[in-house]
Amino acid sequence: MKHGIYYSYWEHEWSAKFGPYVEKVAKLGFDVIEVAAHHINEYSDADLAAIKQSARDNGIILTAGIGPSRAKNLSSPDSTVRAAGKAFFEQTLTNVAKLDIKTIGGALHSYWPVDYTQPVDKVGDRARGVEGIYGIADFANDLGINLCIEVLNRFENHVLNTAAEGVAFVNDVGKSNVKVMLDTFHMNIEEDSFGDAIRTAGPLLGHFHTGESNRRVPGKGRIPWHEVGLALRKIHYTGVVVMEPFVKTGGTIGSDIRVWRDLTDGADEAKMDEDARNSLAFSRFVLGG
Ligand SMILES: O=C(CO)[C@@H](O)[C@H](O)[C@H](O)CO
Ligand SMILES: [Mn+2]
Repeated sequence: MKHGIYYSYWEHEWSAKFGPYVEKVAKLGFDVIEVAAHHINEYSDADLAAIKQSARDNGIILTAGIGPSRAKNLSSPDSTVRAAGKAFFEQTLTNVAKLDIKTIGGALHSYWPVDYTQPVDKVGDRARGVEGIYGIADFANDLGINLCIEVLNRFENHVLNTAAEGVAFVNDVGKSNVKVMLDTFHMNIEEDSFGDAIRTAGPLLGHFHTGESNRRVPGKGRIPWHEVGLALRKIHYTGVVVMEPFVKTGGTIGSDIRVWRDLTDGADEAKMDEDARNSLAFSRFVLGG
């Protein structure tokens, strides 16, 4: 098991440059950095080559996260939007592959966060989502990339809220590089049991996010980490565990994640780093790896 952190822990915008964080997370002892793919198409080939080299030099593996915008929604009822989504993903995956990234996770099958002022068509969105993911799966596979479909809580997305729904979706897609992704923050809201949810995903679990119930770093709250660790061991999970803490207010990240109070306890960057380092030690101890 490898351990990583989403660089957005330190940032306010998904568009923030992720290159400088490769060295930082290596120094903190992580194996992996997760970067936001939302704006990767704005990076030049030279930028991407430099980041790839920095990852090699620092012994860091990259993974990618994305919350597709409404205009790039693979499950939209509007065929023009679905086509735009497909084109966006093909360009994004092509650039993601330039960083040797093998895993991209998030609400790839939909958009994020969902606008609930509009009527919800779960059945239709799910069916179009299966088709949309099926339609980009081989393209991703040819680049060696797994598409990890994140199960989110009801307030952020309606298509997949439980591990069981995630498994059924992935089975309907039926492509070996399309996997289920779970996140302890969302599981805490939706699942009856953390252990059962992880065991339900079993061999289909392709990526795993961790965070407390208020998205502080793992170890600061009341997620049953021992149960989570036992279940990950039980299914012989050998993938990446990426902590995804969101503790800062402000910017698009603060607003998308609904961070309306400072959860850093006034931490400066050095204290933020120390919290990440301590949480990594906690995660390795309790989850393994
Ligand atoms: O858990 C979440 C959101 O609550 C994330 O994984 C998100 O979908 C993605 O990271 C956006 O970049
Ligand atoms: Mn997540």
